[in-house]
Amino acid sequence: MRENVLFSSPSYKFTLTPTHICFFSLQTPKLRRSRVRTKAMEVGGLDSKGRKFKNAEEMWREQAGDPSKKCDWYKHGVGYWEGVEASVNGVLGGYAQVNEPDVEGSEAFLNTLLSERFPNSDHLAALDCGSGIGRVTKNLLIRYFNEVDLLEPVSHFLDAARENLGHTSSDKHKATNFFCMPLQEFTPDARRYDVIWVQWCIGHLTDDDFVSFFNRAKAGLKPGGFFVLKENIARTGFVLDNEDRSITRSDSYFRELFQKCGLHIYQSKDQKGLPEELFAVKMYALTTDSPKRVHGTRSKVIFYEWEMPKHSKIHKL
Ligand SMILES: C[S@@+](CC[C@H](N)C(=O)[O-])C[C@H]1O[C@@H](n2cnc3c(N)ncnc32)[C@H](O)[C@@H]1O
Repeated sequence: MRENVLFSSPSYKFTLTPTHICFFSLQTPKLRRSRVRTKAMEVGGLDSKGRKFKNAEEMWREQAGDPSKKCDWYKHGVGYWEGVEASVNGVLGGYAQVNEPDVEGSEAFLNTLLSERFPNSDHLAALDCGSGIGRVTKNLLIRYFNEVDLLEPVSHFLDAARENLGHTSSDKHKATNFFCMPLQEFTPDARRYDVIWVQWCIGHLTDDDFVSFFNRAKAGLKPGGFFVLKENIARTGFVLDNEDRSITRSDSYFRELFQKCGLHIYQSKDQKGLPEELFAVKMYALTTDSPKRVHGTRSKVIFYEWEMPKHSKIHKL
C-alpha cells in the first residue's frame, strides 16, 4: 500500500497508510464561530517511537522535569552529535544536498534584512549558534559579516570549523572567536552582534532554556540588531526525537515562545526546495523592538486534535 510521509527528520520518518489519516480538524463552522483557541503548548505531540503526549508540559516533565533528567537530556543531545562525522553530510543528517538550497534561501532572507536594518554599516558582526562544522558561517555569514563568532558544544565539530574557516578568512572578514559550549550556558558580551544566527539547534533546548537563552542574548545585540532563527517546523504540537533528544516545534509553538521572550517577528519566510519527505523549514527574523510592518504570512490558528492510529509505522531513514 502507498505510504504518506507525515513527519520526517534526518533521522526519522513517520509514515501512515492513506486509510490512517491522523489529524482531525476541528475547524467546523461552529467552533470557528465560538473562536475556541487552543494554546500551542497545550496541543498534543508525538515521539519518534510513536508515543503520544497529551501536551508539551507532560513531555517536558518526563524528559527534563528535575535537575538529573535535565542533565541527561543535554548529555544525550551532545552525546548524539559527538558520534557524528564532522562533515556537511554529518551535520545535515545524511542530506548533504540540502546545503545548497538552504544557503540560497538564507542568503535571500539575510540580504533583505541587512539592507533594511543596516543600510550604511561598514562593520558587521554575527554569532553562529550551534554552528557545527561552520557550514553556515563558511557558505554565508563570513561573506556578509566582518567578524563571525561560532558557538558549538561538540569539540570535534568546532575543530573542523576552525580548520574549514582558516582558508576562507581574510583581514576584513574573519571568524574571530570559537566558543565550545552549549547555548543554555552561553551569555554573549553586551552589544557585540548585529545578527545572532540560530539554525537547526534550538530543538535541543527545553522551553525554559529557550526563553532564558534569548533573554540573555538580547543584551548581546547592537541597537537595530536581530536574531535569525531557522528551524524545522512540525505541522502541529511537537515531535520529540528520542535519539538525539531534540524537539521539533510547530509554528504556533514557536510564536508562543517568542512572545515569552519579548521578541517580535520582523519577517518570516518558508524555505523552499528541500526534499519533500523532510519537515518544513521556516526562517524567522526576530527583533526586540515592535515591527512597523510584518512581512510573510500569518500562520492560522490550528484547531487540531491528535489521533495517532495504532497501525502507523515509524522507521529510520
Ligand atoms: C543539525 S546540526 C546543525 C549545525 C549547523 N547549525 C548547520 O546548520 O550546519 C545541530 C547542531 O546543534 C548542536 N547542538 C546540540 N546541542 C546543542 C546545545 N545544547 N547548544 C548548542 N548547540 C547544540 C550540535 O552539536 C550540532 O552541531
